[in-house]
Amino acid sequence: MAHALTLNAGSSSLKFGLFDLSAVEPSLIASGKADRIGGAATLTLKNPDGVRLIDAAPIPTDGVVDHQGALATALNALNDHLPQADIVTVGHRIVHGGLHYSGPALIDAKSVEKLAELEPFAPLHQPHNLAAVRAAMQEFPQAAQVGCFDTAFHRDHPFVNDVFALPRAYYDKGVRRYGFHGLSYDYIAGELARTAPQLHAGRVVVAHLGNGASMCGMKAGQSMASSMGFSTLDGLPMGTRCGQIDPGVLLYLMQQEGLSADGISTLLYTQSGLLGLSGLSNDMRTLQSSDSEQAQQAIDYFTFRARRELGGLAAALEGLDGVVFCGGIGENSSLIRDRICAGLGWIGIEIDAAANATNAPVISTETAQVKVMVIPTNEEIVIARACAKLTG
Ligand SMILES: Nc1ncnc2c1ncn2[C@@H]1O[C@H](COP(=O)(O)OP(=O)(O)O)[C@@H](O)[C@H]1O
Ligand SMILES: CC(=O)OP(=O)(O)O
Ligand SMILES: [Mg+2]
Repeated sequence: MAHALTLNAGSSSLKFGLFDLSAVEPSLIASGKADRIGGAATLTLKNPDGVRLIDAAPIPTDGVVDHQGALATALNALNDHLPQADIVTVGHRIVHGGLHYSGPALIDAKSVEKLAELEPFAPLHQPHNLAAVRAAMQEFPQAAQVGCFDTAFHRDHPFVNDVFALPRAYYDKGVRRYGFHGLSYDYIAGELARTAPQLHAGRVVVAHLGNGASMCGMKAGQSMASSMGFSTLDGLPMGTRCGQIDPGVLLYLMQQEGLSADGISTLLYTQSGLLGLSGLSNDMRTLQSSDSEQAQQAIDYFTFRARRELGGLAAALEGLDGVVFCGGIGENSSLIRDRICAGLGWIGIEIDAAANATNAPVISTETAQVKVMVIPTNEEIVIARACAKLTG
């Protein structure tokens, strides 16, 4: 029986899934997550019903667990629990596909070398994504490696959302708004088509709110505009990333504060966002349960910018039929959804408090003009489907 292994390496986590490829739609056999890589890392492995085969077990190490170590532990766990697995394909979430990729593709050592040139534009992800590809090539030399790119979903968005107002030569060199979280948006578009076809055909803003956060304006399931741009920094404030910022601030940091490019990169990617504003944590759960004023201000800023972005995207779509929340915050935090939606009555958004409190699939009132939904995203199944399509 042929299996696909899916790998989704984030900044501090590694999500993985094992799928059976024998039917048209891949079916999940086991999924897992290595959490808090770089710190006290743990591993969880679940069967398709959510039963935990391994429950947040500490990953043993002499020092700090890195992505390589996490992957080795994940593979050992899979081997212990599912020794019969026959992995013929390994599918990878690769955050940046640059200009070249507008869909999933088979990749080899040469493609990995080209994709490594994009590491400076997604430093929290791309190096880990590619490290996972290299490790998988070693571990499964006979398996096909499939790259699934976060940027691909947005490649056909309109020129006005692809360009910066810089001299043309930069656009030609690839200085463009790429947009990210494309595997998640692809999944949500598919779920809308399946469960709410009328909404799918209309104008929808999807808010992927996790440790990384972005919004995408879709028309008929196609990306028209997104809040993330050239790098994974733009748009909404995130766990540790600043989101939209006046470029004049960067000039000031360089010219007056004497920060180097590396210093600015560290500041904007790892010390800003919710962490920078709260001085406490990048984790929304921690902020929500804190009574520190700075933590509350970080939440205020997050929800204010999200509401502003939502209004902007509605204008870009020339109207709004639906909103979908997904990602760790979008799927689980009724408070944040409520705070974002409050004050959006003028655009037709009206939240049903009881439905919102239980993370129900539809959280808008029956009479609201705009349908607001919560759809748990699933980047792994999108990767598995690409594996099936390219190698099945
Ligand atoms: N019940 C919850 N309430 C508020 N925030 C939550 C809840 N569950 C998860 N989160 C937040 O979701 C974020 C992580 O989202 P996730 O999509 O898993 O991250 P990543 O972008 O790393 O894939 C964290 O800020 C976490 O605090
Ligand atoms: C692109 C991005 O920010 O991804 P994540 O949400 O996984 O950090
Ligand atoms: Mg994520």
